[in-house]
Amino acid sequence: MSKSDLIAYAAALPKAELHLHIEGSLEPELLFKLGKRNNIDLPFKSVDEIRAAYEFSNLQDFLDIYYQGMSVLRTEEDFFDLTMAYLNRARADNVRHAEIFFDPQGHTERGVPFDVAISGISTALDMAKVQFGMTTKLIMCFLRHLPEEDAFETLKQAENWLDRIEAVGLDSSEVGHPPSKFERVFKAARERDLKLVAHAGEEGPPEYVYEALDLLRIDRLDHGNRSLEDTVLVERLVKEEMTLTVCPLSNLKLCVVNDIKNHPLKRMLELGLRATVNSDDPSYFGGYMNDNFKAVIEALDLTREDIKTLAKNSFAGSFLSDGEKRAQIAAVEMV
Ligand SMILES: Nc1ncnc2[nH]cnc12
Ligand SMILES: [Zn+2]
Repeated sequence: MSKSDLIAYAAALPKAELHLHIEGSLEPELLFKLGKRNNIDLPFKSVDEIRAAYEFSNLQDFLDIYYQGMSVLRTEEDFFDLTMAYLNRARADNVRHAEIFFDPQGHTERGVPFDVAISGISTALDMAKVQFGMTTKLIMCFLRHLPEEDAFETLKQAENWLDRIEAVGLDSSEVGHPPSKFERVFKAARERDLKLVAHAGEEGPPEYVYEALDLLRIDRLDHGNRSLEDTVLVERLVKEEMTLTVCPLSNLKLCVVNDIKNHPLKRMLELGLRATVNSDDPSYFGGYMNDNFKAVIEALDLTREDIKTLAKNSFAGSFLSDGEKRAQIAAVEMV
């Protein structure tokens, strides 16, 4: 099969997206529109100027701009518009199921109530189910650069919304903020029957992945790239069938890899890891789901079987029920 046939095959497959920050899907055009609607002064004069600022040499460079960008999100309608725009875009890439992160502390810190953010997002998720049959789950992330007490406060604010929240996650600046800092709040989330995920091994060392497994007791690992530095850890992740939500274009933009040709995705599959492909913050990193597949197909020696495995892994690693997983995986096999 030629590369272009493989790209078309990947595009046509039903897929799940398991690593997507809704605030990272804020396109410059919508950012401007919401800035105007809310009378917020922006340091950028044009969409081109914003896009030109999207050059990062590490995670923190990106996070500084990401938190600045989300300042235009103020009302329930803003969160609804943001979420609806992502869901429509994902649908065009044959994403049939999405498990979406949001960063409530990025909003409550600015005086936007928790309920405003989650109401707007939830209404859009409900509408996508009714309008085009897309299933979704919501994952509430704690910002790891903030103290654990703030995460506890966020969990408290979420109390009335627990039927809408599938899991808690851990994101933001990784190095210097190990998973162990959040052991107690993850335990509290587990006691509320929430699933658990965490970013680990994006910039942080393999020790952070061990902490996420042993102390946070995660159900799924976000990124996990640096696990490959430790063969014992890799063996464990394979044995435990841990899903890794890998984000190729994000890894390139944030210099986790120096060239997409050196991306470890193929190696992860060869090692037997349950890797998946995801877009992370598509507006900032240059692409949605199918752009990520295209980038790795062009750069790596992925076979048709590899691509099928990635799509099946995305459903197997999701928080759908066993029956829903089986149905989606059967749909992958039929393409
Ligand atoms: N890739 C990423 N890593 C850590 N925190 C994030 N927040 C949004 N995107 C992130
Ligand atoms: Zn992420």
